Amino acid sequence: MNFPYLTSISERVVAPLYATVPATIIRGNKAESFAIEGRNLRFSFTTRQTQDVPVLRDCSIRIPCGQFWMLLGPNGCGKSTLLKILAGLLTPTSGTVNVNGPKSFVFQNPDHQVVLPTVDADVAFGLGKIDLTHDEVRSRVSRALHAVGLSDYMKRSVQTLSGGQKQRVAIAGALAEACKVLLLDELTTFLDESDQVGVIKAVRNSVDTSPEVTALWVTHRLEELEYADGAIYMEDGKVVMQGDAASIRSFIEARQSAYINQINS
Ligand SMILES: Nc1ncnc2c1ncn2[C@@H]1O[C@H](COP(=O)(O)OP(=O)(O)OP(=O)(O)O)[C@@H](O)[C@H]1O
Repeated sequence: MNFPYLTSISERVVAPLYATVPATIIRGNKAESFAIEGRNLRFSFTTRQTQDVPVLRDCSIRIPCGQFWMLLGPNGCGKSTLLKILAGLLTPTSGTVNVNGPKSFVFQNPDHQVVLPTVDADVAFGLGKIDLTHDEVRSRVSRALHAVGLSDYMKRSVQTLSGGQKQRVAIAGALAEACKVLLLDELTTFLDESDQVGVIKAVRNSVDTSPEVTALWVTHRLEELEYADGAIYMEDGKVVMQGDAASIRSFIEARQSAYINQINS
């Protein structure tokens, strides 16, 4: 494996974002750790007429370490804004964010994720800024590609990959850099069904095989909840419910049927 780009490029699109504040809650005798905590988050966009348009209205969320959670809600309810605040890409108007460990934000468009010509070079890209031996780089790349099910693609040209495979390469890049928190913004939007399943299984496997990795996945697709440990449902800039994935799914389905009944009556 050659990594000619390791020393020549210092930034990648999928950059790890560092902010480490441990969050531990004691419940009875058991300590429960949260990888992601947002408390009383508010956020407004300012229009050209300098009017504040509220997007998040007092959102609080907690995601336990080592789990795969999803964030759902109608278009425009504020899911991506909340994710970007957790990533540190936007600053909340008020409220606090604690993310326990290095984090990485993966964007929706697969073509914005990969920057180098081959899969192994791309996954190794972010490691250029860390002082690692060639063997350590090779080992990290190999483990990360294994976690996302792309071990056989190491030498492939990224141009020959499907959208979902590119997303998986981006996730492998984050894992290779030892990111502990993956923030994933509607990755399956542009993908066909089999590619969607490939990406979601890659995230599930990354969490299952690395207990210290936590993932938060924004989606519109209720069927994806079957892969999640827990979920958060938002409406109109507020968290309406958070809990186990099956309960959230039932809650959203009930809400959708009530809405359909209402417009049919
Ligand atoms: N740069 C911006 N300037 C002004 N308003 C914005 C900006 N970005 C987002 N918004 C508005 O903020 C609200 C929330 O947007 P956001 O993208 O967070 O919602 P979302 O739930 O992720 O939506 P979707 O599911 O459609 O992607 C929307 O009303 C959107 O129009």
